[in-house]
Order: sequence, then C-alpha cells, then structure tokens
Amino acid sequence: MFCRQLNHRGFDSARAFSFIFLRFQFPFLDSEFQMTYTHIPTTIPGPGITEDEWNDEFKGCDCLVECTAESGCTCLTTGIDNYSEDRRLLPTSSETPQLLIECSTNCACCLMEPSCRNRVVQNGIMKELEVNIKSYEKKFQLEILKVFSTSDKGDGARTLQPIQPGEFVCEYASECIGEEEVQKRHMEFRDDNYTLTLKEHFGQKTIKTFLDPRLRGNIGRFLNHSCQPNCDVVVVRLGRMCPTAGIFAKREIQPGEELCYDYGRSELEGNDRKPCRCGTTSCRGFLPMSATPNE
Ligand SMILES: C[S@@+](CC[C@H](N)C(=O)[O-])C[C@H]1O[C@@H](n2cnc3c(N)ncnc32)[C@H](O)[C@@H]1O
Repeated sequence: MFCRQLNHRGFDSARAFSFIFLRFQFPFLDSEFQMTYTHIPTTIPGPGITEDEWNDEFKGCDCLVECTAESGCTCLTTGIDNYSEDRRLLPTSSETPQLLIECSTNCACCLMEPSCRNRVVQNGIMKELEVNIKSYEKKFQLEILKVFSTSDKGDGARTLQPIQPGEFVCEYASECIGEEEVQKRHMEFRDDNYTLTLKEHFGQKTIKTFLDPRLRGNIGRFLNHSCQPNCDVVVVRLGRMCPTAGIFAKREIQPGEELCYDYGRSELEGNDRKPCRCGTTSCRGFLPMSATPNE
C-alpha cells in the first residue's frame, strides 16, 4: 500500500528537505503564554490536521528477520539502511537526504525481540539531557529534566552524557498543525514562536509540514540555534505519511555541551532580525527569518 501511496503522490528519490524557524519581531511578549506548555513524548495531530491525513499509514514490512536493506525490508524504500546496527543514523551518499521511514506497528517485525534496528526515533530519548527552565521548573513536571543557564538565549538544553556522531538525541515533539493554525498562533503568541516548517521537495512538488511545540512539546523545543551546530534535524516517518522531526548528533558531543542545530537560512534582511548569539566563528550574525508565518 505504501508504494502505491508514494507513486500516487508522485514522490521520487530526488527529494530534499529544508526547514526554517519562523521569526517575527513584535514589541511585546506575553510571559504567561511563554510558560504554558504540556509535555508530550512524541508528535501528535493538532488543529488543521484531519483524521484521514494523520491515519494515512504505510502498509509495513513482512520481515521476520532483522530489517535491513540487504534482507529486503520494504520500509527501506530506497534500498539503503537508515540506521547502523548500533542505531546510529547512517550518512547518505548524496546531498539529498533519503526518505527515512521507520518500521511501525503495521510491520511483522513489531513482534521481534529486541526491536529491529529500523526503530530509533520512536523509542524516544535514550540520553540524559538537561534543560534550563528557570523559575518555570517547579511549575511544570518535565521528565528527566534539570536546570542549566544560558547567558543570552533564554532557555537551552544540554547533554549530561557523551553522544556519538549519528546518535539520536531527541524528537522535536510537537503538534502537527495546518497552515491556518500557523497564522492563528502567530497572531496569538506574537514573538513567542516555535514553529518548525519542514519543506520536502518531491520532484516539482513541495510539501510543507508545520510542527509546533508551543503548547505541547518536549525538550526539543529548548534547543537553540547555532551557525556551527552539533546536531542536525532529520525528517523521519514513524509509519505514517505525516513526518516528524528527529534531532541527531552531527559530531561527538561532550557532557555539558549545549545542544543546538541550524534553524535554517533566509535571504531576508532588515533591522527586525534577531541577533544570533551562537558565539561560533562562522556566525552569520542573525537568526533566520521567514517572510510569512507559513513560509
Ligand atoms: C525554539 S526556541 C529555543 C528555546 C528558547 N531559548 C526558549 O527559551 O524557549 C527559539 C528562540 O530561542 C532564542 N534563540 C535560539 N537560538 C538563539 C541564538 N543563537 N541567538 C539568540 N537567540 C536564540 C530566540 O529567542 C528564538 O526565537
């Protein structure tokens, strides 16, 4: 079924994705709103996503042995393994990232013990991470999170354990929302914007997915931007067409290092851009900004 869906939608292997954080300057900030969010371990459907869209699932593989490209696992649609035996993201050979589909409950391998290697993001956070939630700490019950201070970027997250290149850090757990809801939240929360737009290019077609952890999210919402990041965002499909965003280590990360990724690039210029405080030698000076909330 999933092959039919892929063909039907005209998807091909010449795909790519980009993501950019929405960034708008407004003169005020409502700190009440800034503090209010509910912890969720994984992405869920939010306003603007229909049940049909969310339930558009892949058929799943029939594997009774380890799911690898070599053994012909049909979830590995491009014939390349997503993860190594020790569950690290495998580098792709070209500039274009592969369509990363993890095995799901629709797969025969879901009975396998321990789980097949094509399940990483869905297994959740394996590392001990730390977040600075300032005075909000006591107010909200966040799993396994403690406190650390960033000097000038608001809250931030860091690791308490070493992380190897390609290892999964955390999901950017969010509400997956529709375009109108993006506009609505932009008006409602003004400066307080967390929406990550995934742009996937399938041939001539571009599909946008909006992930917003503003109201419901996990530690992923605390990762700041860096122009020389130690993490990458990767589009991952957990058995359904609606994508999620997985954050993976780009290089070896030492305990105590702040976790960060590149929010993306924008051509926009202007005084209302927010200065970047990543402090790296390759700093581009400003955080990326998009022209419209759903760009
Ligand atoms: C997804 S949030 C990251 C967590 C945020 N620091 C917080 O306190 O919730 C994105 C916001 O963090 C701040 N930020 C992230 N990276 C930054 C950077 N490199 N320089 C300055 N501010 C940054 C900006 O205010 C941005 O809009």
